[in-house]
Amino acid sequence: MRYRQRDAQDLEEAERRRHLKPASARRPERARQKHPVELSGLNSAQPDDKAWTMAQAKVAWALENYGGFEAIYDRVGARLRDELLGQAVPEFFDVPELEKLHDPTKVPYHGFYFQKKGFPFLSHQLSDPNSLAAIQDYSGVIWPKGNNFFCNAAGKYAGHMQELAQMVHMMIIESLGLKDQYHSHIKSLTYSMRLSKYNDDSFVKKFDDLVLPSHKDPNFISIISQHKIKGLQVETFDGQWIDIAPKPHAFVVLLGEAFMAWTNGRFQAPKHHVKMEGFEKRYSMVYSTLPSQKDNMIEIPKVLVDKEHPQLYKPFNYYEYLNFRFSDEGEKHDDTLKAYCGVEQIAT
Ligand SMILES: O=C(O)CCC(=O)C(=O)O
Ligand SMILES: [Fe+2]
Repeated sequence: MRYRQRDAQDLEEAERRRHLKPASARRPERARQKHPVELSGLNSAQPDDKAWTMAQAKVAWALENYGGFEAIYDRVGARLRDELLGQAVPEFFDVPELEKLHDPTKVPYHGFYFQKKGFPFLSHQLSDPNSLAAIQDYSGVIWPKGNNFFCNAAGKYAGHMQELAQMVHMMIIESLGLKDQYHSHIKSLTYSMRLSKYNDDSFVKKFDDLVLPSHKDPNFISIISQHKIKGLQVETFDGQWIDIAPKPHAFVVLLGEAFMAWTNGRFQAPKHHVKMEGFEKRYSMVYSTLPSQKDNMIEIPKVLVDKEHPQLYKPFNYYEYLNFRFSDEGEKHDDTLKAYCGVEQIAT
């Protein structure tokens, strides 16, 4: 990720304001870099070797400083990406019946599809993408005769994304010294995959080229796969918008509000948006980790709250938060999570 280096003073001030220890200062020098992090050969079942330790330090450093990073992960090869984002997803959005589907789900952002009024953005959500039966059910709604090509590509991709996502969760949890909580944490997760399309012939673009407005993702993490056409921009914590160009083996990992709350603000969710100069269609894929319906409460582990790190968020139900987050009231706030469950800090 071509992030601009923040200057040291800014960083210290931001850390001070957030009542945090400058944890990044403790990371080895080699871990402090903005290049993509190589995660291809790693395995969360063997998190003790040297390569893991180094990658873990880089991931933690990038998340502390930018709330995200680019991961190189070659288990998803160019062929699978092409099958999915170059063929299966465009074919999916070309199905005429798609327009007629109504959204049976009440939870915002979790419906069958998701739109942003006034923007040429349409996103379809595949819940539980790591179950082949769920993918087949879903594709059966779109293609009544089924679509093996779509199901196979989506299923394979979701399998690799789950491995990658669990590695990132493990690295985050390890970096907080909470390794013993990893298994219960992983058990509390569920997953989703959103297929998104930008631009259509009828849309009159706004002057500022925004095709998806600035936002933070509400989930634990998002793993974004762009396909050939650029557009994603991420805001650094000092307010610079930077381009994240698509790369053949790179995935953009962004931290969401659920992790920001769970880590008591030690990691922050970055704002991001999509801007496009041209009118060509752009397809992307976002694989997300989020609390399951059963384990829907986000509560900061007790050890992450102390005198130096006062509690920043009250425990909250993730799905109730989504209702607020996507309501007219919720959309008014710049920091919606803080408005919803932030604990007022009393100046001392
Ligand atoms: O399409 C992209 O590159 C990013 C999409 C995104 O941020 C989202 O859907 O939440
Ligand atoms: Fe997003």
